[in-house]
Amino acid sequence: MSLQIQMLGTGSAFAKTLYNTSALVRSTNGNVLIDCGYSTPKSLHEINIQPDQIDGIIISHIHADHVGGLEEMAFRLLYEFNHKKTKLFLTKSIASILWENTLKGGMYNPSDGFTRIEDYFEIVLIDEHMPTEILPGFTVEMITTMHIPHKPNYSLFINDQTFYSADTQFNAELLTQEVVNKRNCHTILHDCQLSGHGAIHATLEQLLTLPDDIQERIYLMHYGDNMMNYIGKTGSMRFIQQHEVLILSK
Ligand SMILES: Nc1ccn([C@@H]2O[C@@H]3COP(=O)(O)O[C@H]3[C@H]2O)c(=O)n1
Ligand SMILES: [Zn+2]
Ligand SMILES: [Zn+2]
Repeated sequence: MSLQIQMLGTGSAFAKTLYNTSALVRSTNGNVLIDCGYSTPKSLHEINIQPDQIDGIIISHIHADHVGGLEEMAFRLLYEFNHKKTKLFLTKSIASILWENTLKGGMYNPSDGFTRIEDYFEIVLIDEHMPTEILPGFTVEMITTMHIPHKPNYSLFINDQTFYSADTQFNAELLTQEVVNKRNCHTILHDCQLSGHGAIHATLEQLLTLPDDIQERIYLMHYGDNMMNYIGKTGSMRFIQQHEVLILSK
């Protein structure tokens, strides 16, 4: 079974010319989103994918550039697609805050009987650090990574071959020991803050300290509008572009 990942956006939270960093995992067995930021529905529209063609959505953390499109997805599935419920793959930590802290404000509607996240989505809880089959041939392991202290945040292993960092602080030991030495992931999609000190994201400067054989596996995402100024300055790493497709398995 072939598995592809298509970047729906590659922008940082404040990018104005790039969609939010999110991805569409495409296979013959279905389509699954990794994150759904506020500009993700527009990006999906541009590639002619309708909400009812999305079989599930995995959420890494609850910043708006990763979950801000869920309300639109839910309302369109409800009002335009006959109340089709798509699956929402969440860890318990994310499930306990996503509705109360983020979605409830716009989606709580007791007069029509919509008072819980389950009224809009089919919730599938997944355990941290446990490989979980999302679709036949597409397994995800969500591992805890550090982004904002005291807030749940996850990076993903896809089929134990691809690492998708979501938003994380730089962690050389994780990348070196776990991602490359132990699992030998051939593809690494990593967030990248192009300038500044990088309190909550990996910076380009930090990623450039990795050995060449690791850099060669890295595609940079979650970058700012000024990405063009950094072409040729990313060592053996390269920028992945909006709507670019990577074939993960044939
Ligand atoms: N301590 C923080 C917290 C947030 N931020 C900015 O807010 C954005 C939220 O989405 P993000 O993609 O995680 O990127 C964050 C920073 O740009 C930041 O720069 N420092
Ligand atoms: Zn982000
Ligand atoms: Zn974030």
